[in-house]
Amino acid sequence: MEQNKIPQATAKRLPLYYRFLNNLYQQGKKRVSSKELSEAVKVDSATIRRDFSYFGALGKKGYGYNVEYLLGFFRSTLDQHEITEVALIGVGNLGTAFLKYSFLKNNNIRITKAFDKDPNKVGTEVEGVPIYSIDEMDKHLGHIRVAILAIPASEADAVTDILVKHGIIGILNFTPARITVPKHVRVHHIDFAVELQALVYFLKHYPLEKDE
Ligand SMILES: NC(=O)c1ccc[n+]([C@@H]2O[C@H](COP(=O)([O-])OP(=O)(O)OC[C@H]3O[C@@H](n4cnc5c(N)ncnc54)[C@H](O)[C@@H]3O)[C@@H](O)[C@H]2O)c1
Repeated sequence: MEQNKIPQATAKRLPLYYRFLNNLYQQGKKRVSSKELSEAVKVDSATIRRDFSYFGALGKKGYGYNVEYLLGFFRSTLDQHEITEVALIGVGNLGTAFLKYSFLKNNNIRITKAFDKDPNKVGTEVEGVPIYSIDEMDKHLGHIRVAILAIPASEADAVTDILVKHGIIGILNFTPARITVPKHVRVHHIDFAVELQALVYFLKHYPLEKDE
């Protein structure tokens, strides 16, 4: 399948669909209607049908979608049949919380190595994940290509350079810094403060109506 033909907005919703279908599958459900799917993932059914249409027609009128088939389909599309290892950079408040959150539950992405510069943390483990020195990335990063950045903003540029030098091509950036990377590196920024501000703005300027 040519993944690059899927619109980015669709690609971003795939993990949502995957998580819900996986739950249904665990509960032994055989099929799901687009209405159920739509209510659960809070995406309107027209969008769901359009998203799914990029992969060929997967549902049948009056039957809905076959959960097992769809799950298998998304698993291979999202590369869930193989484990993706991720490195965590910065084992502070936020980084420790990530290590304590079980990524294992519903998908195959795992933080397997962490890096920090604090000598008190280097050489220890959190939830079984070893913490290495950022200065020894060449020895320990291995084949990992994705990193989570959870260090102070002031360190973000210098550390990003180190990551890129060691072959990282995907960065989930939790620092408020807008890092500069070469073209082949994809950065996704996550900022709780910005998201909260946006939510409050929307509540004020675009209040939703209550159900009857
Ligand atoms: N995106 C969000 O919504 C959100 C929420 C909370 C915090 N943050 C941001 O996440 C980052 C981490 O926050 P925190 O509260 O966990 O901070 P923290 O001070 O508790 O932890 C930072 C960790 O990074 C390590 N570190 C510092 N410089 C380093 C370097 N050059 N190489 C490797 N490790 C280094 C420190 O030793 C420490 O363990 C900050 O940039 C903060 O602003 C973002």
